[in-house]
Amino acid sequence: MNKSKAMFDAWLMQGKPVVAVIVIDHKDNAIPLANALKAGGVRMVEITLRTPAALDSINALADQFPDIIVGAGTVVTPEQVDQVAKAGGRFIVSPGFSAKIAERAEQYGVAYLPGVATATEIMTALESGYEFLKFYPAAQIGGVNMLKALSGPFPQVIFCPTGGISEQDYSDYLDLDNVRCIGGSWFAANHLIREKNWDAVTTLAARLS
Ligand SMILES: O=C(O)C(=O)C[C@H](O)[C@H](O)COP(=O)(O)O
Repeated sequence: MNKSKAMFDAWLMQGKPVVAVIVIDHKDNAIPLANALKAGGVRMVEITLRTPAALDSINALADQFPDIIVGAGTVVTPEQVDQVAKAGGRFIVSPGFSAKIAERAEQYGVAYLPGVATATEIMTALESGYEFLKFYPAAQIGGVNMLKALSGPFPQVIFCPTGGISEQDYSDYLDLDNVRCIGGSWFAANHLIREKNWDAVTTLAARLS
């Protein structure tokens, strides 16, 4: 068993059971965004490596927000783990599971949240010692009913469902015994960041239970 689950557990105890999934176009938006999320009680921020501004944004938050836990999403190669660790990211999230990424993350002491969508993928992640898993893309692969079904054969697995979750249904996920947190983008949507609508980010984040 690796330390990732314990690390995420400790971080999630510091704030709401949510991970803000961010697509950021300009690093200058990282600081006001983090302030807005913090004001709304969100502490875990996953900046997806989908834009060139992602690594600089991770670096800025790691430097200036000791009480924000910043990590990277969309990590699909071990080389990206090197970049994230160098930028000061404390966790990485993948859409799927990769033993090579897991190994690299363990070398750096960076927590890893791998994605799974099927029973076989869950078994592969378990074989590498990962019991806290991203359930992705949650809405599209069966949502709450699928998570209930998976609790039978995998009682030890705890999930962070992500993908297609909204303000209307996030609490249905959080009500499940095998869900620790949810990942979502609606409260820090790319258009809100582009419009610099920080008040909206704080208002939407503050509404999360
Ligand atoms: O590419 C990755 O590794 C990701 O992190 C994917 C994100 O988790 C989802 O794109 C978030 O989905 P929405 O909440 O529907 O916006």
